Amino acid sequence: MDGLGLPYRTEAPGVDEHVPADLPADEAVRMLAVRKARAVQERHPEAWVLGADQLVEVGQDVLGKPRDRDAARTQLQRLLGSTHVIHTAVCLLGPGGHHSETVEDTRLTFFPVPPEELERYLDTGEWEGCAGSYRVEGRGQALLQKLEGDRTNVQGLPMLSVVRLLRQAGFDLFARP
Ligand SMILES: Nc1nc2c(ncn2[C@H]2C[C@H](O)[C@@H](COP(=O)(O)OP(=O)(O)OP(=O)(O)O)O2)c(=O)[nH]1
Repeated sequence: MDGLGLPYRTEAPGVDEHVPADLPADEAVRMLAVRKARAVQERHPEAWVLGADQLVEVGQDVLGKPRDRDAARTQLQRLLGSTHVIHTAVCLLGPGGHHSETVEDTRLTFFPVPPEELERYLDTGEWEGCAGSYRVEGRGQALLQKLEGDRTNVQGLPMLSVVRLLRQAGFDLFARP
């Protein structure tokens, strides 16, 4: 968002993030992005509000943020040597009832690496706060064999989708300051 040059503030939505356990990952992130955006919009009805949520899907498993190093190890053992999808939903709410939303999917394939290398990656601490326990812009890129889709999506906010929603809502992204 800094790169876009748009003035913005961040605000924790403070919502309950529980969703039905059997909800597919792409529907879960969509539901949470809308729930977050609506919670902030209630406090700032005249503002434009962008809500987002992200989950990792690998096979039948849906991964959120690991609670500790052991959970991060389990997540990475599931991801290494296979292909997974990062789903990020964004929801843009604005005055006059504007509501647009989308889900961006990025497919990533990781190299299979030996347990010792996995432990060294865990030592970096990049697993903290990230669904899937890796940061593709950091040392995690050494695990990455292939990426299909929007790379910014992997870093939490899919900028191709964000720019499209903002333009569709009529934002002038090169407005004179
Ligand atoms: N690779 C990478 N991922 C990031 C970065 N910042 C955030 N993410 C990822 C981590 C999470 O999977 C997702 C959401 O990040 P945050 O926890 O900052 O957002 P939010 O407060 O919406 O999370 P919440 O749903 O409330 O737990 O984006 C970053 O700098 N690098």
